[in-house]
Amino acid sequence: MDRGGRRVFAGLTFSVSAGTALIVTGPNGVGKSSLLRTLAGLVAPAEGDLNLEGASQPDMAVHEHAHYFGHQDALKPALTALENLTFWQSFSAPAPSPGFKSAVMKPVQALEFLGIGHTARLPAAYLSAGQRRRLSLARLLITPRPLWLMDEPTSALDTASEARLLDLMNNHLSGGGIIIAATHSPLNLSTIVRLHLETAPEPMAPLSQERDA
Ligand SMILES: Nc1ncnc2c1ncn2[C@@H]1O[C@H](COP(=O)(O)OP(=O)(O)OP(=O)(O)O)[C@@H](O)[C@H]1O
Repeated sequence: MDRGGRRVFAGLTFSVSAGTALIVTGPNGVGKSSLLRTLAGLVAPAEGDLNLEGASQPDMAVHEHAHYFGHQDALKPALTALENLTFWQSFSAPAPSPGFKSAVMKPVQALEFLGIGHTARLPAAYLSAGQRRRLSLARLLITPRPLWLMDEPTSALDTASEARLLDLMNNHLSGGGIIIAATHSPLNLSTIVRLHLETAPEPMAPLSQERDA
């Protein structure tokens, strides 16, 4: 994986099973966000392959089976909260997978579920940071996709919203979904494997993967 012409990491191999969250940790700048952005199809890998085994539509790229919940909220500020979600619903095609079950919500339901139903008619620009974060999160609930790529998913959320997010993440796992999350904070999820990226002298970073009991 290269950023700005520099090799950030190399030789990275990992796999994640259905119903499992891969928690990516490591110091600032080691490449956690870059890894997620690569999986999300936003950055091309310098070399290597990404595969999603068992997908019902294997011709679709990994990122087409994924939702990316990154640092930026991916909202159009002039559109209302509801218009943003309606846009995302038409923009992101469902990616059904055998063994993956997801309770899909309508945009209004997703807003209500995340406690921001009252913002439906407000331009996204008027929402607070935490409300925007929840609106961005609502995108994951309106289109079923088995892979959730989440970069510091709890940032800007209050305690209640964080608890709801963890419930959502655990529901996604129990429905056979997969989560790959970069975080500096512990996440109370049901089934976790860990990938720790370590800073190393140029040109590459070593890595380790271990499973929680
Ligand atoms: N668009 C870019 N152009 C050039 N270099 C970049 C770009 N994006 C990231 N980098 C570099 O890639 C490296 C990895 O950055 P990345 O954001 O993936 O790290 P991180 O592990 O997520 O860090 P943090 O914990 O601070 O969020 C850093 O050295 C960063 O400066």
